[in-house]
Amino acid sequence: MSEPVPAVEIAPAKINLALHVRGRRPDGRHDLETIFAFCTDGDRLTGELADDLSLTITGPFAAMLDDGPANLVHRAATALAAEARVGKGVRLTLDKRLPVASGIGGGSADAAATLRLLTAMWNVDPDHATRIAPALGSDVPACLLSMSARGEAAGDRLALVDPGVAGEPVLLVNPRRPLSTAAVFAGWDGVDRGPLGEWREGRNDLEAPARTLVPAIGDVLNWLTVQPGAKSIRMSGSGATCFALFADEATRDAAVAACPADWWHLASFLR
Ligand SMILES: C[C@@](CO)(OP(=O)(O)O)[C@H](O)COP(=O)(O)OP(=O)(O)OC[C@H]1O[C@@H](n2ccc(N)nc2=O)[C@H](O)[C@@H]1O
Ligand SMILES: Nc1ncnc2c1ncn2[C@@H]1O[C@H](COP(=O)(O)OP(=O)(O)O)[C@@H](O)[C@H]1O
Repeated sequence: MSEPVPAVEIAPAKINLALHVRGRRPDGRHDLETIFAFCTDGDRLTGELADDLSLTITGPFAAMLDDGPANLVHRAATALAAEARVGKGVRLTLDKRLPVASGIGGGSADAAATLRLLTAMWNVDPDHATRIAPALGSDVPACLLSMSARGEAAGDRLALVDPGVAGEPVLLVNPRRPLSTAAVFAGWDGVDRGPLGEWREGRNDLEAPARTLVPAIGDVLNWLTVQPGAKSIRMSGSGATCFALFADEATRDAAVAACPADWWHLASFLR
């Protein structure tokens, strides 16, 4: 008898094509207007049915994460089991390829991938995942869809949109400096700079507070700006990852070849 093939789910890297902070909310979070887009690459989650729930983390960023109950993969699996009243377990392996605390939704993408994987493996109603996603993190509902969307409220009120970037080559670059999302929001100056219309004319209002905490973000943005063919250059989320879209793969790959060795990068495509 052959071994059962493990189920696999990709946790696509998220970028915010634009992110406007509109104000502080009574719950301590902030009202946003953002356009989410997703890459074709990300972390990789595999699962095999088992009696109990377990998590093993592998990959280049495994050492930065605890594999205990605080991990968002664990929390998502436990929450879904409770919500759907599932008695089964699962042996999960997370291949952690995205840097941690980097503005590309790694933990949120992992939580969302866990919900998708276990909804299929445990054969439960997908509405359970939709219901529990917001409590796992403001970005988890968007990551559950992993399709381009406009996000409002805390980022969790979603409407599917087409920002016109599907299939475009993208380069993500991070100066290998983790950045706390809460610390970046806390550094926002409280000035509402206006609504988000067309994302190309928009901005990322978290760039200024993030750059105060990690000045190397400025170096990454300056470097992306001078790469031939780079367009739509911006920081994602609360940073420190920045991105550029490229007209074609050849110019994107030329930038990859020129990327400083001490920075992390991911060459991908937008979904
Ligand atoms: C900034 C964004 C933009 O997409 O992305 P990342 O930088 O995390 O990738 C998100 O809003 C992050 O969403 P997520 O990472 O799920 O945040 P959460 O776990 O819900 O919140 C972490 C902390 O960030 C702050 N926070 C988050 C969302 C929000 N709308 N307002 C906030 O002020 C709060 O201090 C909160 O305690
Ligand atoms: N599976 C996970 N992947 C990444 N971070 C996780 C995970 N589980 C818990 N965390 C915690 O969530 C925090 C935010 O990480 P992450 O989601 O990668 O940030 P961001 O949303 O800025 O990209 C980190 O401090 C990390 O300790």
